[in-house]
Amino acid sequence: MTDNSRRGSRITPEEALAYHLEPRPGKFDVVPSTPMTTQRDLSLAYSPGVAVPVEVIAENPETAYDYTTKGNLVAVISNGTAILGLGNLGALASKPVMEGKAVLFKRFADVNAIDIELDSEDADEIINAVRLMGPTFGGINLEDIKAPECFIIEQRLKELMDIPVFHDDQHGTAVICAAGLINALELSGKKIEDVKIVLNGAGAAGIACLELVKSMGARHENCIMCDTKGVIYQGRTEGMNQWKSAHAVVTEARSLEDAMRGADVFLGVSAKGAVTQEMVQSMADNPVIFAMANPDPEITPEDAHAVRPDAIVATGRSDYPNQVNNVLGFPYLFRGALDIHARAINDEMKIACAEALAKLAREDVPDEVAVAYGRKLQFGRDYIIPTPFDPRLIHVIPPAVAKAGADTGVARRPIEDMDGYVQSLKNRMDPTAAILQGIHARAKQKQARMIFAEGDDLRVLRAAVAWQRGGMGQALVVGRDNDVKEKLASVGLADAARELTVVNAANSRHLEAYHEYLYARLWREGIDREDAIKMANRDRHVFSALMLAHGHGDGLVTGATRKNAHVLAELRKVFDLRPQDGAVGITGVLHKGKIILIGDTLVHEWPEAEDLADIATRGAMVARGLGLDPRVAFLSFSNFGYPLSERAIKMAQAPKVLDERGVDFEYEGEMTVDVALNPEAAARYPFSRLTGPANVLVVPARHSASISVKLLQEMAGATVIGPMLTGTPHPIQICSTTSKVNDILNMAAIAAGGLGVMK
Ligand SMILES: NC(=O)C1=CN([C@@H]2O[C@H](COP(=O)(O)OP(=O)(O)OC[C@H]3O[C@@H](n4cnc5c(N)ncnc54)[C@H](OP(=O)(O)O)[C@@H]3O)[C@@H](O)[C@H]2O)C=CC1
Ligand SMILES: CC(=O)C(=O)O
Ligand SMILES: [Mg+2]
Repeated sequence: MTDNSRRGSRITPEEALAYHLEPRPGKFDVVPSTPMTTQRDLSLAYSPGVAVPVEVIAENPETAYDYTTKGNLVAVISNGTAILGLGNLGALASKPVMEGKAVLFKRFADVNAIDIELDSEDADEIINAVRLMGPTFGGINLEDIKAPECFIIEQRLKELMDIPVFHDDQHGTAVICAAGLINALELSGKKIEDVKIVLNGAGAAGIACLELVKSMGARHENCIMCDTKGVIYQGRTEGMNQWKSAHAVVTEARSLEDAMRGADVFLGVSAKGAVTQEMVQSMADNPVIFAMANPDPEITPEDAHAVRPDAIVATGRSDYPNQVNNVLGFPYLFRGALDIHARAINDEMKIACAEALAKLAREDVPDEVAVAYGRKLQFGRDYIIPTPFDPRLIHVIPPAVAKAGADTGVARRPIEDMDGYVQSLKNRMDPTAAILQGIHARAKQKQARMIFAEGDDLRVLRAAVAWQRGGMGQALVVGRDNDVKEKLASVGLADAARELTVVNAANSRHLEAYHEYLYARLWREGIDREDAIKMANRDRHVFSALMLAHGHGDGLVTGATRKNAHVLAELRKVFDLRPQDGAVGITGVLHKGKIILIGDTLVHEWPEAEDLADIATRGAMVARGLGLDPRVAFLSFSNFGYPLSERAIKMAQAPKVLDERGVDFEYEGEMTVDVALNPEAAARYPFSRLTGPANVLVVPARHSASISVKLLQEMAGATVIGPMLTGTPHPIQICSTTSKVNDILNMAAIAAGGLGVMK
């Protein structure tokens, strides 16, 4: 578990286990989509109401797609006989991978998926078990079942079932491999019918990849397949089966080493380290190397490039460029197939998927994708295939798949309005993940030295480790050396202590400068030099702020151990963070695919009209920083002057202040929250200047801001980011005492991205 290559990915075994353990064991929950709160709900959802759809479905089975989850539910089924490249570790051990696939289905294509691990290696038993599950699901995704049983199981189930049965390791991999190969060959100036291909790993993935590559034009005699016994040549008897035999060729080559000499393309779906640098060196000019074994490739890109800088290299991993991994395929293939109530996923649908992926990689990459990835993505040797987080995948690939399915007659319900379908796919995905991804990618680009002020708190230390190991920049932890070491060791992160930079008053070379600075700021507030020295030495918030003020860090994150008000008071000793200095707290609330920003959640207790206008301006700035077009609503219990009250008048005055200032974003008020967010309610006020639902809500006072945010969090389970401190001269973010490791990391990323810094 601790081998070097996995250490090289900068993910430790402890982190991987903690990820799976917290906040609850495993990786997903099942959540109801209908209300279940009243007696009436109970009567509708269960007896007697449920009897109605039962009878309707019995009468007309097609309606199961309308009245049950069937149409958007996929089973991810494994027996654990070929878990990634780890081998046969059994059904139970495969569960983390299958849960992972289920989560990927949801995250990337909003497909509900559930993992099912079957404790059997007997093909007939598995076929029977899966067949019997048919009524439950809209599709079956077989996963990590080894060859050759997987071929028999899939073939038989396809014959028996009237829903798509898709072995991901075969066809998912083949589709992505084909997409990548189309583009890699174009870049290396070679034609598929001319190239010499070596494929290592004659199992589920290998056989399917070679079949698809041949169907795209590769010549049988130009393709050599290898397995653990070496080349599969005509006449070989050892370790053979009918699927391997179909690819046996007449050749003198007997080992992978022989086969690789002069080859144009290497496709690896075998095992870690199967390819040596000598083998790569012996390949033809501009070789294409897809080392797709997981979790560790046949050869690392570094090792391949060291001997062949002209190679185009791809792996199955997310931490190198060119991730050729079936995650780019199965979510979108099933999305398209489910949306036409498909009976199968056929070859035409797979090829449509491969071609759409290849084409997407050649298109101009929108800025937000490049920003999200923190590097320029332009079709070329390091970008032959779209990246998994490309938000275009969801509305580009499923329509291609759905169209191919309809054209070839497997659709029970073809898409009639393709433009409408594309639009519905665009709206389907929750932007939360994309927004957080963007924040992190922008932060990574900055490589900030992040000051983590509360190095005595384990959550903060873990966030600092994640910062450093995630390649986000340098983590500067304010704390005591021994304490940091002990705390990290207590959670199996002893190694990490050496990687963090621990800073404190005892080891700082700048202490004198800090003292003078603080004294000069506070001497007219009744603080004498000794007090200032004590504050700087003893209070980690003050010490951290002094570091930041002197440029000894690029950003500061704190507030995980003390109340916001206390932390803000300490930071004010070093920075001007009062309302009149322009500081504002903005909180992001993400829920049901929507994001709204609420302010002021931190600084202004009881804002006047001018302050409210400042809050709106900061909110708009944060919205733009998140890639949103700001639409600000000034909220009240009244709409446009009725009923009148002192607070409502202030909320009505604030837009007038903005009128005078001539700002460049949309704003309107005062209005109630439903008018701000709900287009139907807004329609009663046709004169409103907002062109759509508001995304920045300026509330009358801090208490109403806090109440709204916490209400949304507690009652609706909304994700909350912040409060983000904005309008500050340096990036500072304040978490809360209930923050988890990930929340602290998000706040550090927000600080590093400079989202709240006064421009
Ligand atoms: N990037 C991606 O998207 C995907 C990658 N993969 C990876 O492909 C690999 C194989 O998976 P899968 O096809 O499902 O597994 P299978 O068990 O079905 O097949 C494994 C095949 O690899 C061969 N093999 C194993 N070790 C070596 C070696 N050192 N040299 C040559 N051949 C070897 C086996 O040979 P023999 O027949 O002699 O036993 C067998 O033919 C795994 O590493 C997996 O992670 C799989 C799916 C998707
Ligand atoms: C990616 C995948 O499915 C595998 O490695 O098995
Ligand atoms: Mg797999």
